[in-house]
Amino acid sequence: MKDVYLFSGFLGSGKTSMLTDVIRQLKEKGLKPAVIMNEFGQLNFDSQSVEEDIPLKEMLEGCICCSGSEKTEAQIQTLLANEQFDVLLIETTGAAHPVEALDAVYSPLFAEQLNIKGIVTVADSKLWLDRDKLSPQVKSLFLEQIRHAHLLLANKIDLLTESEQAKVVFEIQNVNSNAFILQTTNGRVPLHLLEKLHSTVTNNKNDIHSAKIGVHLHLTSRLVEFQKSFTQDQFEEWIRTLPSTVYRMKGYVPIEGMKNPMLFQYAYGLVQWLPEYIRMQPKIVMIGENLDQIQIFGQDSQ
Ligand SMILES: Nc1nc2c(ncn2[C@@H]2O[C@H](COP(=O)(O)OP(=O)(O)OP(=O)(O)O)[C@@H](O)[C@H]2O)c(=O)[nH]1
Repeated sequence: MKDVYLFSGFLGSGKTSMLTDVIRQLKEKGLKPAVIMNEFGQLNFDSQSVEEDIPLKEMLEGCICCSGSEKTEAQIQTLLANEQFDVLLIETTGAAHPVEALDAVYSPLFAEQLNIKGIVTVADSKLWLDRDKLSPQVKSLFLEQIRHAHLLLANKIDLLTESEQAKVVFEIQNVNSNAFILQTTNGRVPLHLLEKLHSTVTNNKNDIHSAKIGVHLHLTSRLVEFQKSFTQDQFEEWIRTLPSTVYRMKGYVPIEGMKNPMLFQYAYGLVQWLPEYIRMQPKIVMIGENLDQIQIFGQDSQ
């Protein structure tokens, strides 16, 4: 049997960071992972963080739950038929309900081959403190992702004071008293904590159907292409003008004086820039609500 872990957590909470670190630990232990990644948006940005020797299936513009559990089923079948691996890691989009995503991996086709260990949810601790600023649907999804986890990571703890850290753990534990909570930075979770999970989910299949929230979020994604370069300051100034309903941005931005577009990440007001050694297309994907009304920096209004 191959162990299967589902990585859940809202947009930008640290799932890909956790995934790359878990892959590293599995490899160190001599285990071979396979990965299924689901991106909400048109850029396969995160898959670039998975090394080439790892079997990878991606689903773009997907939400593992709504765009079809059949697709996930097909991806798992292809992996099982064509690849040698020991552990399957599935990163859901930040817009997926974890239990619906879990439902998608249950199939009589491979029930004998997969040992579904559980849902690991990465919660952005800073977002937790600001959760009342989220729209009701998004807040509800954020809570559901926490509520249904078998293991919880209170991530980005480096951005909080000690008293805030204690408050987050206490409050999150109140939402889900069954899961073990680990305070993390960059989603670093020791492998033995994942391995300790007891495949509890297989016993609760009936709960899974009743737990569906049935609310569909009005999240959209928008692909933005840049024709000219900016300074980092100009770009960040534009970001500060964006409404709080822009939850996530990632991609490559052309910056004056830099040979290649820079790797750019944004989650809840926090910006991260990294130089990129390969010439990537100057494009970012934005994820949020009411994105069509946003004026893109450097582009004339239409
Ligand atoms: N300060 C801080 N930043 C973090 C931490 N973990 C992740 N980040 C940053 O947060 C951003 C999003 O991290 P990802 O790992 O890509 O998050 P994700 O959940 O995979 O994002 P989506 O796939 O868009 O849902 C990146 O810029 C990370 O470098 C952390 O513990 N502390």
